[in-house]
Amino acid sequence: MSSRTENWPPADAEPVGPHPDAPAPGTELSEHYAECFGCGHEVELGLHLRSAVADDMSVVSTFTVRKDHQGAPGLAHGGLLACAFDEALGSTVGNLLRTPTVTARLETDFVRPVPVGSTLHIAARLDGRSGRKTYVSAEGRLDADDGPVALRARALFVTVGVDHFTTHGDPDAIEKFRQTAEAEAAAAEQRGWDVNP
Ligand SMILES: CCCCC/C=C\C/C=C\C/C=C\C/C=C\CCCC(=O)SCCNC(=O)CCNC(=O)[C@H](O)C(C)(C)COP(=O)(O)OP(=O)(O)OC[C@H]1O[C@@H](n2cnc3c(N)ncnc32)[C@H](O)[C@@H]1OP(=O)(O)O
Repeated sequence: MSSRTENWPPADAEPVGPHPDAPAPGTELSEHYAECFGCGHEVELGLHLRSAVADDMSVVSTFTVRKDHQGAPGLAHGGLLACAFDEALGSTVGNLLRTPTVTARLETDFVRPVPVGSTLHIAARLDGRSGRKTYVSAEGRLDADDGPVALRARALFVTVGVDHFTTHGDPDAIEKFRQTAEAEAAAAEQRGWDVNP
């Protein structure tokens, strides 16, 4: 996975489709954690990504670049753009496969500059799975779903047990995450689907 010329997904990956309980096309996905830098509403300077499931079961996320996200004057910082893709790709794997997962590898191609004020439209799809490894990729287009491509990214996510978070994370933060997940589960049930994997 170190080069664009390498096969993607790797030969041992099998095609993967959404979990039977995955959210249906058209579903707007909630933030997965209020304090998440990528999607959480409590992080004032965060990216505030919003995601929804498209008709073809890709996940489309939007990220509007603000002044707080600059690297070069007037342009988005590359690391923050990679962060937006991490979030969009992780949301795709977590929501479509209904599994706790973490980024093991993230590769980003920066194709064109992303100005402050523009909105990236990131379309992500599952590419394959091999055991705990899920391969996923995305394209980010400027200001519209069919705008010019500004970035491409692909990533390997590895499914983990809940113990990954309880062992390495902060107990208070995990409790807050659990409460958010419970509230979301209740809301999702009302919308007609269940978030429990
Ligand atoms: C709490 C309950 C949650 C319930 C959730 C349910 C639904 C969720 C719904 C929605 C979620 C929505 C959104 C999520 C959004 C954003 C997410 C942001 C994600 C992040 O921002 S997350 C932070 C950054 N992330 C890390 O903090 C990971 C640090 N890391 C580790 O914790 C370990 O490193 C780990 C766990 C990755 C692996 O460790 P491990 O010991 O479990 O397994 P191991 O090492 O054996 O790897 C297994 C196989 O992956 C291959 N492999 C591993 N790494 C590789 C690499 N780099 N390149 C190529 N291959 C690699 C190995 O080669 C082997 O392959 P093979 O099986 O073929 O041998």
